[in-house]
Amino acid sequence: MPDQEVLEQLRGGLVVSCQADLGSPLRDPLVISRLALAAERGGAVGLRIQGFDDLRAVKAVTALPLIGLTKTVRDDTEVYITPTTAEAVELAVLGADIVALDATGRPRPEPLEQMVEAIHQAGALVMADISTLAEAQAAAELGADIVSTTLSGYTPYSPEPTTPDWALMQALAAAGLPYVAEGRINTPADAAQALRHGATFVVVGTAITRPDVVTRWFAEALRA
Ligand SMILES: CC(=O)N[C@H](C=O)[C@@H](O)[C@H](O)[C@H](O)COP(=O)(O)O
Repeated sequence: MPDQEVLEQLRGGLVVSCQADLGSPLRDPLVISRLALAAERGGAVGLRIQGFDDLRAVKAVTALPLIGLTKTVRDDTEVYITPTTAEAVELAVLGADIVALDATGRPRPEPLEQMVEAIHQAGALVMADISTLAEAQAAAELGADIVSTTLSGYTPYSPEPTTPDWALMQALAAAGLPYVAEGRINTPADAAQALRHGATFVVVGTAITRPDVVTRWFAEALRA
């Protein structure tokens, strides 16, 4: 079983997700590594990084703890965050301290239990990206080291809020499940609120590293 120490390093802090979507002008490992350094300079205690090339590039410039994932769109499943064991193990081999994967209840290409075991054997911890309390409980039972509210609003059966999913955070805290607050945390006040709700740490992506999306928030406000 890998050391849980990295969770202590992240406790109470901000993890910045540095990802560029398909078509984004920022989709370049060098650019992502610079975003990561900017996040570190601003006080991030960890980084969430998508894809092998970006992970390699970021690992080369920082010693911060890294959460690795892949986003792989497949024909046979809706699950796209690190859908297979091979991808998960490669992320660990490339230096991800924590591997994030889809742990929703949707049909998946490979059993979650098998993936958790393989990631642990490869020396990394498992972050289970979930959308409901039941999914969080199932992932914890299968050995996930931490769950994250990442996929709330992104499964057909979870609410589609425009805010962070405070209700899910409250339910996780009440169930005594250690969790990460992630998804639509778009202001410093929301991030602080998430910690007050009991989150172990907070992940912010879009509001910090997707300037195209943030620009759209402003541009649309001017047109409203
Ligand atoms: C649903 C999904 O695929 N989420 C992804 C997971 O890695 C990322 O696109 C998000 O940016 C990340 O979860 C952080 O959330 P936000 O960008 O809202 O701060």
